[in-house]
Amino acid sequence: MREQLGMRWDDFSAAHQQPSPVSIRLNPAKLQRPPAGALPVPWTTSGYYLNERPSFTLDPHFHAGAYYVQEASSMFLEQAFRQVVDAQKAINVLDLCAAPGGKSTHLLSLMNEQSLLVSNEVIRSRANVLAENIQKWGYGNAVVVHNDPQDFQRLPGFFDVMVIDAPCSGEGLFRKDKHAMEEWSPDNVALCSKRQRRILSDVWPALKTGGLLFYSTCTYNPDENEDNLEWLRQEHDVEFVPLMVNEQWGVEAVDHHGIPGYRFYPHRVKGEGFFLCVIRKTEEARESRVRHKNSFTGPSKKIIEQLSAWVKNGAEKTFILRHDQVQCFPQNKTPDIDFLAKNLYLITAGIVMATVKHEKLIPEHPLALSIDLQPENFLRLDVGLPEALQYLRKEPLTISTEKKGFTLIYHNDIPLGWANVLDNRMNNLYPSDWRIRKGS
Ligand SMILES: C[S@@+](CC[C@H](N)C(=O)[O-])C[C@H]1O[C@@H](n2cnc3c(N)ncnc32)[C@H](O)[C@@H]1O
Repeated sequence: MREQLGMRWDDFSAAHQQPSPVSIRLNPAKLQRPPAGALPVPWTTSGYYLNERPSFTLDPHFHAGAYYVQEASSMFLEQAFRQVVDAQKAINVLDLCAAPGGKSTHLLSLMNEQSLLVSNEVIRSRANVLAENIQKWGYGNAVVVHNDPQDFQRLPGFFDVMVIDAPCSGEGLFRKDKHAMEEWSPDNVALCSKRQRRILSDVWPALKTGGLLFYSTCTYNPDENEDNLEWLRQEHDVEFVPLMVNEQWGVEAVDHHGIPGYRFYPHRVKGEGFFLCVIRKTEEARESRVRHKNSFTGPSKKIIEQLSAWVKNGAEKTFILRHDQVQCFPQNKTPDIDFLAKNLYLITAGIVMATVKHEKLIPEHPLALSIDLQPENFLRLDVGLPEALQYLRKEPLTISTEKKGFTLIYHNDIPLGWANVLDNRMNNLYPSDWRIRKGS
């Protein structure tokens, strides 16, 4: 590191004595106004630095997917996406190493709604956290899968864009995460680099000819960055895509034998260490034959009619029945999702809307958080902060309300979830697994 930075080592080292900046990225579909005094993250349209670290756990809007707490440098993905992806086309995007969901939620805010995000995580427990964060973000054009990178070879040429935010040695996180420093060793760097090459070659066939790969890490050493891309250039026909960066951002644009990489150092930017490079696949690739099929089991006509009214543009959605639950996603992507379901391990597809019990519909939590929800079809109850926290802790609710039935609980104009108002009590339907634990 000292060698790589030369005279800038002292500045780099001094930056590690400073606290890490705290930053969030808003979900513009739910919240447009940043907190008072927050300053924008310059390479984004929705990222903001906070003056201090609040208790996110005690903010109901955090649980409602109104924003995501994300390290600022990694939000640079937005520049890559905006500068090189055709915003008009309906595309398939893969986020291969996606948990806990920072890049995936960001991609959903950047993609058009005709496009589809496939968000993958290889570690099961992390895939569940990913699914939770995607559901909180509220977009219906996302599928969460749990697969090994090599499984994507069953989908040749399926993706227009792939994001590989690779597992790495984490040198860029030393300031934020002491654990990353303890784990570091030259052997681990070598191991990470080897694993990254395996991931790249496993997933490469799934990228279309002309498709774009965004490769990123949160580490500085060239073994896990430029050297891997140099290796990719030797193995495949690729072209590297330069980005425009504003000099004032402090991002270092480095050209390594014709490979343009973007490096973030904590002494130059307000953020942690990060590396990103954009690659275009130029070699001829086989393409998946996606048939115009929908082999999912659908719910009854009556249920579809009822559920179509619960979401915006219900007529443009496909409703499917999986494990007694109805899920819905955009109709234009049905053949693609059908194809994914046949080839990958699907955790969720689109919005989980309701559970069907004896032909009755019980609305599910992800529907309450969906940006497609038609709220005027449901009862609404606005609550203050103490009641909102009581709700999010899944404690019994003692608020009195006259109208009976499934009711959306709101805090400061954003839905938090469902309650069922009965004759003499109100059932708190907040998901047990997601509740704020006692003491937090
Ligand atoms: C840097 S983190 C991803 C962070 C995520 N993109 C975000 O922005 O929130 C890397 C991810 O890769 C996953 N991973 C670990 N080993 C992997 C492997 N062999 N293949 C694919 N993914 C792997 C980890 O579980 C982890 O979730």
